Amino acid sequence: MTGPAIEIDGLSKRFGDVTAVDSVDLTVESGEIFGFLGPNGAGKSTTINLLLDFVRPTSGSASMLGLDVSKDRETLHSRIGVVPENYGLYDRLSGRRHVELAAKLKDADDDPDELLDRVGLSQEDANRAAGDYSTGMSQRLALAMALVGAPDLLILDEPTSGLDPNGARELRDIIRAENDRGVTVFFSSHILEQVEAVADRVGIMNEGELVAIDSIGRLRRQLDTGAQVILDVDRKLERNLGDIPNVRDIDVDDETVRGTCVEPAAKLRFIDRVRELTTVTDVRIEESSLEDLFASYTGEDTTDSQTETVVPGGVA
Ligand SMILES: Nc1ncnc2c1ncn2[C@@H]1O[C@H](COP(=O)(O)OP(=O)(O)OP(=O)(O)O)[C@@H](O)[C@H]1O
Repeated sequence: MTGPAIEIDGLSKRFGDVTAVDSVDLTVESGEIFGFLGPNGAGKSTTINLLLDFVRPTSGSASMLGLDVSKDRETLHSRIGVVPENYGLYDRLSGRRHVELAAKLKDADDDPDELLDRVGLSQEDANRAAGDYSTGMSQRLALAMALVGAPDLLILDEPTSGLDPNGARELRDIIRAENDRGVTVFFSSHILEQVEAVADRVGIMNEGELVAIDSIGRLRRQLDTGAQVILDVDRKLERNLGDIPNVRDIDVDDETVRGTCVEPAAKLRFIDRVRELTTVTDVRIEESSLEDLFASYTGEDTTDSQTETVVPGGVA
């Protein structure tokens, strides 16, 4: 497929006084894995509901696979796969029966067992009632149902919510494998690591507005957050390092020297300067994480969800 998979043009949706989506313009190219990020209430689900024509826009328009989301709804829905935020499963029906029903609805002739296998559900799982499934198994089943009819585009609303890190990683691997088969993937999340690990590009929503859109690498560079370089040293520096171009927030203690380097060459200058004054025994470089980026765009404090990331200085 060529041409954009999703094109959103000046899309807005107001619910009474609340502007859930505010003049959003966005293009997702075919073949991309696009991460749609934002804190709770940012407008992600409303945007997805507009794309699926579940709600009508106050203004603006959107198309997917070259088809208008409202005018060509039926055709479009037969060519896309969707895992909505609150998908419902039938407790008493087996996994296989779910996929069979999805195939019937889409008039597709997929082999349910092949799809279940692709999402990592065994024959045994397929025979069990969905009411006995764990969250991870339910998410996989919902994805298998979305894969019915070999969609060109997958739209996933919070596909990893409720999963433990292992489950989320496995689901990401499945998403990546489907993308390798040529499927464009658009998925929303407020779990930043999920997106960072798999997305080619991200869009960040905040209070209805799309406040950033780019690759994670470029967003980092735009924000000028830099990388923290941590040098283990065998003795404390006796002299001041002085000014090093594009290195800031230098911090020296008995065992380490740290500095935030805002461009690649600054890392080498920093290391060279320290080596003139002492012996460097180890070097670690910590890039700013998507958490930092997210915080700077949404004004959110993400420290609770941070695990091992060092926040470089200068991030708002
Ligand atoms: N049907 C509705 N009626 C009134 N307000 C709504 C409706 N749907 C969404 N909103 C409001 O629109 C805003 C955006 O909500 P939305 O669900 O799109 O955000 P979200 O980014 O998907 O959040 P979450 O991650 O919590 O699902 C919120 O303020 C929400 O309360």
